[in-house]
Amino acid sequence: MITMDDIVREGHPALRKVTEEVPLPPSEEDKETLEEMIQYLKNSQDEQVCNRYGLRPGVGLAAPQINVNKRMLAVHFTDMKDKLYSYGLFNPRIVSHSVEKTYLSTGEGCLSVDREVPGYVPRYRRITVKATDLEGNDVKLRLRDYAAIVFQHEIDHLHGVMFYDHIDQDNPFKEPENATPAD
Ligand SMILES: O=C(O)C[C@@H](Cc1ccccc1)[C@H](O)SCc1ccccc1
Ligand code: NI
Repeated sequence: MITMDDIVREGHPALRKVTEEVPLPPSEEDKETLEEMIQYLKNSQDEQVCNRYGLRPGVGLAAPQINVNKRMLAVHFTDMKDKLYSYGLFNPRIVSHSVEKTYLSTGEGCLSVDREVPGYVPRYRRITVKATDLEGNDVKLRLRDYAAIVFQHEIDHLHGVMFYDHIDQDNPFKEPENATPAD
């Protein structure tokens, strides 16, 4: 079971590495790791389990966050229209995106960052992601608004990028150009 003890924090070199592509079809070990990452998210959203194990709630988790240098991520959340997104993905990549941007007016946090980092994080408002799922199938996801933000946050982790890298240091709450808030 993944707990907070398994999640590396900022300053750990794993968070700044570009991850290695996962050889396909995925090995049993890689599938098991990805399933454990999804389970962490489910556990973190279950109040009893979350409190019992001192978990931080999360909607996404990328392999570098558990010190695994592999290009794989897990998401588990429902968007504002109650659509469930629950995926374990190997080798996800953004194949197209809108010019239009979005951001969360509350800013972003990160399970690997034990501090508040205030500011808007500009993201693409719409993205298309291609990947391989846990069953080894090719998936193509068209995502927008909050779902697009979550996936971009996790895909960033696979390239050694942290959310605060996107914040305008001179004016963190400067309205991003050509952007509409997702919340
Ligand atoms: O650290 C991570 O990668 C997980 C983040 C992902 C995330 C942060 C901000 C915006 C979108 C995705 C955690 O989910 S941060 C905690 C959290 C929990 C519930 C809802 C939003 C953020
Ligand atoms: Ni994060």
